[in-house]
Amino acid sequence: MRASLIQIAVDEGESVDSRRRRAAALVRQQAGADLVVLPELWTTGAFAHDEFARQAEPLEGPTYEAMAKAATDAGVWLHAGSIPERAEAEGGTAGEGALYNTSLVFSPSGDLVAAYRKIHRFGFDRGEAVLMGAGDELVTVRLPGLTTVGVATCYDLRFPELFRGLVDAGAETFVIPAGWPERRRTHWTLLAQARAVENQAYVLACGTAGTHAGVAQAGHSIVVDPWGTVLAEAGAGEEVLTVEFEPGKVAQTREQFPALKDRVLGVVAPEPRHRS
Ligand SMILES: NC(=O)CCC(=O)C(=O)O
Repeated sequence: MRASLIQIAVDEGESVDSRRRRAAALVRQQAGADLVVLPELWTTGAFAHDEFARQAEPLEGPTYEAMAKAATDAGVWLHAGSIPERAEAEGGTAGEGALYNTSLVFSPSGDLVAAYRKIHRFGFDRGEAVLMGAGDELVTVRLPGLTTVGVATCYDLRFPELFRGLVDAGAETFVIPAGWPERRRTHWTLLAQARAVENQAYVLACGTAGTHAGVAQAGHSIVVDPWGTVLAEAGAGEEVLTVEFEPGKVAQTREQFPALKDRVLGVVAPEPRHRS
């Protein structure tokens, strides 16, 4: 299976329309790949909080249109990264008009096969954490003859229970668009490897390059195999990271080193003991 991760640069000097056209052209150039991945919130930048509401779009808005066409033209499965979605009707935890950080996945014929609203919002009591609603559904996508993808977004990478849920739902390959800052790059690499090793799954994590809202992005998109080996890693700048991998290695690893079968579920903490 061949995947191309488009680590696009998000810089303030470029308009959203221009970046959307560039992203579509980059997707088209990946014809021949099986799966193409774009990063988190690449229209605005993950830290451009003031832009979220301004650039928010309905699920089937301009980014959807451009990406559906690009997937069709290239004939690839496309994880188009995420958009600031403005909910049109009721849905999610925050209701109509709310914003979500929503990932879109298209088939090679341009059909939207999955939308994932990011569950863990970053910022503690600021930024995305207060501006966007939280998703509440795990999403997996079967790519027939290739692999089953489990979808997560950026900060989700810090929450291993989400990935276990995706494994239970059949995921073999995690696809993680991100807008991860340079100053926590060591966490990014470590967490990508940890999620791969503990779940015996491939990790395809696609970040952004450039600097927006004063936050230098890490880049360093990374592909890790189910044994934790880094198959490919990008540099800091805009780059397309292309990698060939063997999806069958997931079942093989889980069979040869069956640690997932040793999970003990339902362990609870004991009541605290009080001495009188
Ligand atoms: N966009 C994000 O979710 C950023 C996450 C991050 O910076 C971190 O987990 O560290």
